[in-house]
Amino acid sequence: MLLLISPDGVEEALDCAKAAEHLDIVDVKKPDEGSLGANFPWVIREIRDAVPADKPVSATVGDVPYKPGTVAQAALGAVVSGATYIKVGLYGCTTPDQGIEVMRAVVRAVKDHRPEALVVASGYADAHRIGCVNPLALPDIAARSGADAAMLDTAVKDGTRLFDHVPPDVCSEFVRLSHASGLLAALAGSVGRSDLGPLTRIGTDIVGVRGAVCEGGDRNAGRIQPHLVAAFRAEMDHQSRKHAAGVPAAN
Ligand SMILES: O=C[C@H](O)COP(=O)(O)O
Repeated sequence: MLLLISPDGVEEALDCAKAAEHLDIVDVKKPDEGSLGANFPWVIREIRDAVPADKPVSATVGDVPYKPGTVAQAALGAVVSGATYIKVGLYGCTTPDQGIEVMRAVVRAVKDHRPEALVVASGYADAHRIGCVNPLALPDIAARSGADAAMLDTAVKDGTRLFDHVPPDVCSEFVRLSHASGLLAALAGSVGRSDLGPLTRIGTDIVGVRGAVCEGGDRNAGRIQPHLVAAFRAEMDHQSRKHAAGVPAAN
């Protein structure tokens, strides 16, 4: 399982760089503009320059409206600025067809510029609170639009977690559907260390985290702490060893 960490700007990205050996992807976002809030192109560029070259940089394009042209242009901005994972939060899409239309436009814009970039179609575990597409529709939206990964995050950051809205057995189905379509499955949403056992067992490819590696567990007021990134990775490694050894869930 890969660890994706979301700093809110260049200073925090430098803290991520200090913990670079413990993480896999640096994800540029602007949390004060939403769960998948988009940051400025120059911030993506500065962060790309600040983190080790072997660490891919991801960028969120926003909690986007159902406006394929607008979103495609924003996605191109992210890839031109140096991101190689492009994450789109389908906040304003109320049907799978709308999600596919937006994602097809994004995939074309991104891959015309950089064919090897990975496009991530993200939905929300708490979709019922905002009226967007159902979490289990994401793998099909991603597959039918030519994206590379399906993701879930939480839209409302009020302390509720991924598993509060989409329990582990449904997340497992999300992963199964993603893999059946040849996609990576990414999961996030106030994920804590105690969630890593189930996330490992269901075969999650990427876990996205912010709050759990911020001071005081506070994704807004706290700042990313390199020692918390290291501790989070240590628990991931522990869970992965347990899983490989076939240790039952309760131990
Ligand atoms: O993509 C990952 C998100 O930034 C997760 O943030 P969170 O762990 O604070 O919910």
